[in-house]
Amino acid sequence: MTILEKITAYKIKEVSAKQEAFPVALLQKSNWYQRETTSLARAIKTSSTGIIAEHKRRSPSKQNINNAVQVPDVATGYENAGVSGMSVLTDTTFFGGSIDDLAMARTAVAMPLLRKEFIIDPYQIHEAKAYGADAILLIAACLTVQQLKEFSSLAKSLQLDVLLEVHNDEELRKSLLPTVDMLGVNNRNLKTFKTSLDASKQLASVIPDDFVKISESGISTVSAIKELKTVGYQGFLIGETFMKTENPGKSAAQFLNQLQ
Ligand SMILES: O=C(O)c1ccccc1NCC(=O)[C@H](O)[C@H](O)COP(=O)(O)O
Repeated sequence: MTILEKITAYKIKEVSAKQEAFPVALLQKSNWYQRETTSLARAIKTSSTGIIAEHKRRSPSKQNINNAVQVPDVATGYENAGVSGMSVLTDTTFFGGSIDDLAMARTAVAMPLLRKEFIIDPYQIHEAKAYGADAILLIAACLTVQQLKEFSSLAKSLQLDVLLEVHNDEELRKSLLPTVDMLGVNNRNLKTFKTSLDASKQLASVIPDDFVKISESGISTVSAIKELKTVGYQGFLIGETFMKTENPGKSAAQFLNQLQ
């Protein structure tokens, strides 16, 4: 079983329990469900740096990244650093995050927030909106074309931007949908957990220019960003590089200073 198969199998049970405890009709009554969102895709297009900085406590490939920092401090630090948006990992079992992390970030900052989750059910999209997200992640490897169409259309109807993540050419081909705003190439091989920017470089030329191109994972240097920009990437999702430091916001600020 791959890590994605393990995670999605767990998510099916998790979402079913959540739906019973707190149905969509209740999510729809929350204040943020009616909130006017801020487009992450637009923020990236209009920025000179395009950094999406992530809140990440741990992951299947790194057991302990940072448990000491508080979400509001990380969010405020990232916003002050001038990133284009923040990604909040909301999975608890594999990443130590929580949907409440998203709400805490929303309360602390105005910049666009991406709900980083393994979405396998429309419920999680309603939940993203209710907890203050501006954008959601969909992972091509976890979903059929029909689900990609249905989930991205639902997100757009809730004013949420869609970042669709692919790992290879085959996944990319099923992802070129008009309801997708950003196409992300994940540099992490989910079998070995090794990261290589070659994944982004190889797919760059086959992603049509109508999508905002995002390179995800394993980015740790300013020179990597400069290289990825030359092949067409506009957005860069960075987690561990910032989160492994004592002060992720300060680390993001130093990174952005070198980039500008
Ligand atoms: O990070 C992992 O180990 C991981 C394992 C399995 C599925 C997803 C995983 N990561 C999610 C992400 O996409 C990253 O958190 C994100 O791209 C940032 O990556 P990094 O900058 O390398 O922390």
